[in-house]
Amino acid sequence: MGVNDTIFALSSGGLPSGVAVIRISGPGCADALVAMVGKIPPPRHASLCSIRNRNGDVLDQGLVLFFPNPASFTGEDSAELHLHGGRATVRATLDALAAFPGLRPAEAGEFSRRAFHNGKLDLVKIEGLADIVAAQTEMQRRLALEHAAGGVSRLYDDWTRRLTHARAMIEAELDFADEDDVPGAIAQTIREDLRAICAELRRHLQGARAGEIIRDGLTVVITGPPNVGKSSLINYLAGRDIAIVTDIPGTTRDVIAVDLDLDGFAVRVLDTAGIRETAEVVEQEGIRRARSALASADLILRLVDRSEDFAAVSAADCADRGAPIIYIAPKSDLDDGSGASLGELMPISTRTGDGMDALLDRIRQHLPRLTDAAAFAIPSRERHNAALRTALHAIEDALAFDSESLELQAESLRLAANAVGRITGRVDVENLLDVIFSEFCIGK
Ligand SMILES: Nc1nc2c(c(=O)[nH]1)N(C=O)[C@@H](CNc1ccc(C(=O)N[C@@H](CCC(=O)O)C(=O)O)cc1)CN2
Ligand SMILES: Nc1nc2c(ncn2[C@@H]2O[C@H](COP(=O)(O)OP(=O)(O)OP(=O)(O)O)[C@@H](O)[C@H]2O)c(=O)[nH]1
Ligand SMILES: [Mg+2]
Repeated sequence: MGVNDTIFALSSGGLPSGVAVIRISGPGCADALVAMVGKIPPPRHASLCSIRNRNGDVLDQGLVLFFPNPASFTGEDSAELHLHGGRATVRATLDALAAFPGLRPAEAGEFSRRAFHNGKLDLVKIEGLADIVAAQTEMQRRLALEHAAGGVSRLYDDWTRRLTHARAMIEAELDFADEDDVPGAIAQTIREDLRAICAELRRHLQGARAGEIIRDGLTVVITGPPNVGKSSLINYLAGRDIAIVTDIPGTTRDVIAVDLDLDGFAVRVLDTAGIRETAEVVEQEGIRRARSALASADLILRLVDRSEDFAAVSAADCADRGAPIIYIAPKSDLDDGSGASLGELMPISTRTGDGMDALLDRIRQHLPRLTDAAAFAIPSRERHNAALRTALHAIEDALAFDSESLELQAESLRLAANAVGRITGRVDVENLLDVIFSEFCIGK
């Protein structure tokens, strides 16, 4: 799709709404404004205007804004039409825009793509922006904002800059080893900074798990034998009757999901089929799905029936070494006090609510603890983690080469800087020359 096209879209979401915002971006913006509102409103000021189609019919009275390039979200000439949010009003205005030559509806993410191409936003900020729009919980919002606002890009840009600088120093030593202008004893300070970067990268990567749990949510899977009370538990946690509960073993077959907000964290709870030997084909498929849900769990709630041998159950789970497991003794309201010791089993009752606060507290222990705003400067995507690990290993390689192997060191540092540069989408190797020339007076 041509970047010379002028694109437009309804940016404000579902209709009807109080106000609807149509965004326009591209070189045809100003002409479209002149045709539709009779003028180009003063830059970045909301002007109340009559908005007309090409026949001169008034479609709506709305607030119109013009953002001349480059000072706009996309970096191009942009405009906004703030209309009344009725379906027909918006439709008529979109139709009027489509009738201009060179104007077409925007594709998904196309405004942000243009912002990236015009150097307004790097990839991490763009991803953060997408996460802001998708954020459902307070922690997702904070994580997304930290990325969109540039807190994380600053870190990555700083590492890229330092890696490029280190490489420039080594290349300079290679190329100009016999000239007096280039300091010879740079190796030690470079090595120190590379070690510092490694430590910073490792610390940053330690936040990857928290970032993943915040963005994707903590997946909690309820499991146990048939009829033990799994569906009753998900209904209790959801606060509604989402899963069918009967006293017939083998009731649940499909995996049923509920999204909870626990202290601002997204927690996805899955109810699954009770696991047992069965010849019934539908139930077998349910059990297969239950097992695959278990494989994706971050945390397992294992409901233990009083007929089960707990020692054998936990021994089998230990051998599994999957996600952490909370063992639960359900239906505590039926306990007459004569039962065996519960040991590490948590008693709960979905009838009386007994033990539920304690269970939620146990689940909370598996959520990340983030104390201040800076704690949200953590990786949020596997794409970032993979690149950061690549960079870390490349720097470790560079440090492992002896001082004779300057070419190999430089090459490892080039790989490291490229890996970090790819996260933000600005791998700028051209910088290298600038750094050399600014640090040393070569060609004086
Ligand atoms: N009406 C409206 N509200 C909105 C947006 C929008 O596009 N329109 N945004 C859309 O995401 C967010 C705000 N983000 C924006 C980011 C940059 C610029 C902008 O004009 N940037 C120029 C000038 C900066 C300045 O004057 O300080 C620039 O970067 O050059 C505008 C909105 C949220 N609210
Ligand atoms: N007294 C008591 N009965 C409960 C409690 N929780 C569940 N039950 C009963 O136990 C029976 C089975 O409950 P479900 O929640 O359907 O059990 P399940 O583990 O989902 O069973 P399957 O889907 O067949 O694997 C139902 O009759 C529930 O009413 C509880 O806390 N106390
Ligand atoms: Mg069930």
